[in-house]
Amino acid sequence: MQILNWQSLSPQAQLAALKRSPLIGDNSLEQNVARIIEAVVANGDQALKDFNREFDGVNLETLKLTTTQIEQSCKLVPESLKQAIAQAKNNIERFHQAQLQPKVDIETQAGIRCELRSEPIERVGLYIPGGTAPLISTVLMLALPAKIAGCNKRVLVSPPPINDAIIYAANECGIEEIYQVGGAQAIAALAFGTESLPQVDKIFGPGNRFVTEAKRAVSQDNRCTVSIDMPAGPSEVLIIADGQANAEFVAADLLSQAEHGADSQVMLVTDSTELAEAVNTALANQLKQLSRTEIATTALKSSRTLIVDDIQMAALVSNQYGPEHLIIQTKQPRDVLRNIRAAGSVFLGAYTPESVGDYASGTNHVLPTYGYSKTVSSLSLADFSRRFTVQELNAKGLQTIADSVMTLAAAELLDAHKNAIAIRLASLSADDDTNSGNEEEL
Ligand SMILES: NC(=O)c1ccc[n+]([C@@H]2O[C@H](COP(=O)([O-])OP(=O)(O)OC[C@H]3O[C@@H](n4cnc5c(N)ncnc54)[C@H](O)[C@@H]3O)[C@@H](O)[C@H]2O)c1
Ligand SMILES: N[C@H](CO)Cc1c[nH]c[nH+]1
Ligand SMILES: [Zn+2]
Repeated sequence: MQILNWQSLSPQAQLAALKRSPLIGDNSLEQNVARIIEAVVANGDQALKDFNREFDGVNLETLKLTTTQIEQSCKLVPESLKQAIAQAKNNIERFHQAQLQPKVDIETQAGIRCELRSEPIERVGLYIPGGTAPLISTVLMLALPAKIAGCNKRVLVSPPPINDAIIYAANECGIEEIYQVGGAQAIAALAFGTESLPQVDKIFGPGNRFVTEAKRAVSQDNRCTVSIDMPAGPSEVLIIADGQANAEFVAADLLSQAEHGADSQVMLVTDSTELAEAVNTALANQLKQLSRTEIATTALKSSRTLIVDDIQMAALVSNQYGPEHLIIQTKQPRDVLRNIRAAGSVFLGAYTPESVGDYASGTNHVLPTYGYSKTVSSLSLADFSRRFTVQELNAKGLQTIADSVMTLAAAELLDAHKNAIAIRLASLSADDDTNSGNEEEL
């Protein structure tokens, strides 16, 4: 990886050093994806079948998997993989169950009751990447919280042919509707519906740059009202490491994300030039042993090592970058954590490789990329429901805040707002003798 001395760079060069892969900023991406979306809107299932052939080389008559197909796939999954899925499922379930929030129901003042309630999103679409690697673990990351949250209709899509273990994991998580379609076309189908794919209310899941751009585009298309979880694009990792870090561990973690895609990016920020050089040597050795050498090599070309004066400076650089994953391999990682302001998921210490969060520790691996970790949260149970408020006042409660509301309404020059209070005050004072309902329990 290219080694740059952070402090010696001009402010513009520092910005350039933190830029994502040039593949992501490719001008033709938006147009290509728009073309795919329009084809799906115009031609429905036929367009999906055509794109399956064009992008995935698969000819399918039917997009939805039948119960028999699901049963057959489940039988083909080896026992050892079933057991690994079971352990990961258990941890992910536990971590997401623990996120269930108690209801908020309080009196802000006597006679004024305010509630915060939560309802599951009715129809959710779950995108499971499968272009270059079958992301079995993503099924658990999406389908488990969707089930725990209580989403009624849970539709899964993935590029064809869908890997048996993806189908098994989906079945284990209670998914009944599985469609063999991926890429931007799958996102368009979930947003607009086709003859065989149902329209959904919210689309979840990570994907390559085509998938991520399609999610952005449909969420801003006023022909439909679909929401999305977040921009969860090509994987990224930034590692903060000091001189005592194990260069082999650091290199292995960098490669674990570089192997995701040519458009992935990995960054090392360190105060040790010796470590930076040792990591480059380890990268070269480990790279040769990988099956996805070509993908990882391309990703490494737009990846960088930044040398900083000290580790606290490394935290500032990381905050500016806003990584999807942040690994801290320093002597006292929690001291560094205190200064972290932006990261999708953080991995502390030498024995917490990012792979554990990808698969089985329990945290969710669907995370914001492109620097959005500065403002967007990692996927959690709350994303699968919508929150809304309820309020109820008795007469006494209304009388207590009437003056403030009328004063504010007058200041905003909104007479009708003020009148909605005044008209009730007048009715209450007419009733005053009987004082009916004034102290009614809420
Ligand atoms: N941020 C996260 O939370 C997160 C989590 C897991 C995975 N990921 C990322 O998901 C991605 C998975 O990528 P993938 O490619 O393996 O699978 P994918 O399922 O995201 O994409 C495959 C699909 O892309 C489409 N496609 C491929 N080339 C195309 C082209 N030239 N034009 C139009 N469409 C094209 C095809 O339809 C294909 O089916 C990786 O980038 C990985 O890093 C991110
Ligand atoms: N690292 C990915 C998130 O960026 C998640 C993943 C799934 N499988 C392997 N890795
Ligand atoms: Zn990964």
